[in-house]
Amino acid sequence: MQPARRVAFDVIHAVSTSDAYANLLLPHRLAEAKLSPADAGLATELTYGTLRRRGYYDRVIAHAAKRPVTEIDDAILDVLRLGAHQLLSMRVAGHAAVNESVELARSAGSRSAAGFTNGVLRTISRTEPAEWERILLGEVTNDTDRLAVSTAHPSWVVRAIRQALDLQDRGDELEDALAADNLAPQVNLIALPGLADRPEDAEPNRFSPYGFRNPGGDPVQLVGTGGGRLRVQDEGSQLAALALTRAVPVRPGERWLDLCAGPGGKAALLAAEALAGEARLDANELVPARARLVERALAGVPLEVSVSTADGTKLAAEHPATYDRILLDAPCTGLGALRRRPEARWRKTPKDVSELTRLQGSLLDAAITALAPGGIVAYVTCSPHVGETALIVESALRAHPGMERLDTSAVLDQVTTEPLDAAAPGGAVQLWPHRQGTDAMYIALLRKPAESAEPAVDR
Ligand SMILES: C[S@@+](CC[C@H](N)C(=O)[O-])C[C@H]1O[C@@H](n2cnc3c(N)ncnc32)[C@H](O)[C@@H]1O
Repeated sequence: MQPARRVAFDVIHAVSTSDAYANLLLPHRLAEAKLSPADAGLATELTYGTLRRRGYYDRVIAHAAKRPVTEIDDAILDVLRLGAHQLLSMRVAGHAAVNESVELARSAGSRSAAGFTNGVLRTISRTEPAEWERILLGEVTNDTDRLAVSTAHPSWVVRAIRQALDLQDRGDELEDALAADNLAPQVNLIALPGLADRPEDAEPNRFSPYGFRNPGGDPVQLVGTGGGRLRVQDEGSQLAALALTRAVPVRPGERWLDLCAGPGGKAALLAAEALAGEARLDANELVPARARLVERALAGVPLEVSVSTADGTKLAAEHPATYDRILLDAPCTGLGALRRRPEARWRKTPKDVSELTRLQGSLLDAAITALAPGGIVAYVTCSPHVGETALIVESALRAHPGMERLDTSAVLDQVTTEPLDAAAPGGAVQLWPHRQGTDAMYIALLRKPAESAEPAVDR
């Protein structure tokens, strides 16, 4: 059996059965298997492609197997998904895809499982991919479900993205936004301001003055030679940190807090900016292992940063009216980074949204309490879900009536090399993969009144 298919199957199966994350597990498995670069590329395409379009393949498999996928053994279902991806999206020769899948089924299951796999995949291969799509689309009755099928998203995610785009009057971009989730992002880097320069052959980012791509070279090698000052970072994340540090001029001695800092990408940029402006930075991260990643991320910046491991909802109340700037990069569903986390769309549920929104609301409340008079908080998510973005901010403003919204879009217009054209209601910014090529980050800047005696209103 081709080693690339074996690796892909192992990762896909670990994702379905033990909650593994493909973007973390796959690099380990590729290294263990010592695959050639070509085979590693193939294993990546097989893994990511199968996981992204899993819901679509499940519909096809249910047709071909004439039974719901819930009645198929877990391991055999994963073999079928991997086979369906090769037949429907990669145009691998039918006999190769079927034969290798039968081998996998034999090693993962039994003789009867191999026969079943053979039958189902042969049925799938006898119908053209475009015809399969026509069959599945013939079963749906509304536009949301049509897009859910054609772009391989759960319907609730399609509705969430539609709502977020509608808020920006961009509802007609829904199909483009969903299609962008299915394209692999290019690796993007940052040269920390004041500490490193972009390499000469780098391709500068469109918007971030410190961001670049390294089309010719190996980004991992480049990062290894950069002493912690050249880092992999999405352009949207760079802009989120810069929105906070550039919102108003920095006064020496300001106190800054990164409330949810792990794994530390934005903390490193904040630290470089704090160093340049003679500000002090504290970082906090609930999960100790992730706090250690923050310490590692900060290693390239010659600034002393204390890294704590408190629950951010409590830490902020212990330091009332203390910080001049707070970054709240909140834990979220990650619906704005689906192109990086291929399994995420099928794993997340609307229940996750309601649990996270409670936490996001408490963290923003706490951050506002911890702001010094005149201080600024940047509320950031890598999700465009309105429940995690605009509604959290509105609720915080109702609870803290003195807080003022800043025009985040105008702040970033002073930072970016090209206009972002990303204004969202209430002065916020909503970025999109299909528009800016970044993750779909939401960024809202809020300022506390200069002389605030304002008590928080109970919610
Ligand atoms: C979106 S990530 C932050 C990403 C980070 N700013 C970066 O750029 O690398 C959110 C982080 O919040 C942490 N977190 C979750 N609940 C928290 C809490 N109650 N207090 C502090 N941190 C929390 C998560 O462990 C996660 O590392």
